[in-house]
Amino acid sequence: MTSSVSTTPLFDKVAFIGMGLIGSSMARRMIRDGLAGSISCAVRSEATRDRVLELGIANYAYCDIASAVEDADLVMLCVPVGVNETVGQQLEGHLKPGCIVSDVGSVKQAVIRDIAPHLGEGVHFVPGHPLAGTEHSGPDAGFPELFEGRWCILTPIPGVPDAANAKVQALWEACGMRVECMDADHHDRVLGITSHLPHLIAYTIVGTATDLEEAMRQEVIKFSATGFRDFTRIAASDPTMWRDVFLNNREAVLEVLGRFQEDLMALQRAIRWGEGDKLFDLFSRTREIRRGIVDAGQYFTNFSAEGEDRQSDQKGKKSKEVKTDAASEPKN
Ligand SMILES: NC(=O)c1ccc[n+]([C@@H]2O[C@H](COP(=O)([O-])OP(=O)(O)OC[C@H]3O[C@@H](n4cnc5c(N)ncnc54)[C@H](O)[C@@H]3O)[C@@H](O)[C@H]2O)c1
Ligand SMILES: O=C(O)C(=O)C[C@]1(C(=O)O)C=C[C@@H](O)C=C1
Repeated sequence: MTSSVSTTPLFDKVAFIGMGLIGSSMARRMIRDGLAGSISCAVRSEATRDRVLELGIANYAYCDIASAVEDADLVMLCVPVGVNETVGQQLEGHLKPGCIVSDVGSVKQAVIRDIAPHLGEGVHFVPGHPLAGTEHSGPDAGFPELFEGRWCILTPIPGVPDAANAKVQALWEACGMRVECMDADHHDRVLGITSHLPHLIAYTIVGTATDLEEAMRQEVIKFSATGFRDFTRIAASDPTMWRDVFLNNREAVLEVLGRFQEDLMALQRAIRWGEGDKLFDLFSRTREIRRGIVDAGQYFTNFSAEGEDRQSDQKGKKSKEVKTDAASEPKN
């Protein structure tokens, strides 16, 4: 799928709060396809502000949010969902009437709770979530094709003008995405199972495997086969982002985790009692599901059974030198 390059920008002045993987990928796409008249951003560390300007992914980089959003037509929040309340407070009183505020957060009810009360009369909030990403973070990790052929979910708020929702939808479509709308509550339950639980499982498996005694740990690393390697990619995802996701989608994750634990116990029992039919039936059913997903993926340009994470691997290699040490919560 290719998107047409815009001749008139969709938004005159765009401000990004947070220029990590998602913010910088959007900025790159908007610059590449002429979707924004100008781009400013709020970035906390001086080093990252310099880097953003050096990369040419913003025209202006500020340390404070108020300066970045002055006169903005679109403010795009691209920060971990745990800082939204603080960011909301810093937006208060600085947005012009008619400004659209949108976001990319992986959970939606908490974002609406934390941001909406801070936006004044005449400012329109359109929460969104592009279902595209990698395990890398920071401004060097972004690339303009990240969103190509993937889904974006919008969770429109009652009372917000259709025109504002439509403009954000048009932006994501111009970034190459297919857009669907749903309630924030439904979004959080769906993503709880399709995205949040898989990450929790990956973090657990890699944690368990590497908590083994030293000799065994060395072998896990040395002989890590493709299945385990796939889990390690997911388990390398940003710790701040994922801590915030779990703390802000607590109920949906706990509910699905309960179901998962029951199913895991049933499998444990089937193995213990040699119930091969049960194992075979489940594994046959899940194989069909995978095949269905791969078939559907033929509509995607960057998705194939063999090379789903090829893009993320390439970006990892390119951005190795400048990758931040996420475990220490970088102030970029
Ligand atoms: N990474 C993914 O796969 C993915 C996919 C879809 C959506 N998301 C969502 O996108 C958002 C951003 O994720 P990312 O992957 O781009 O993360 P990232 O770590 O690459 O970037 C986050 C940016 O936010 C900045 N930031 C953190 N706290 C801040 C604060 N208090 N004030 C201002 N800036 C602050 C960081 O310095 C960094 O530049 C998250 O809400 C995440 O849930 C991520
Ligand atoms: O490919 C990856 O690295 C991702 O995990 C991307 C992924 C996901 O599919 O779960 C992660 C979190 C987001 O909110 C959206 C997308």
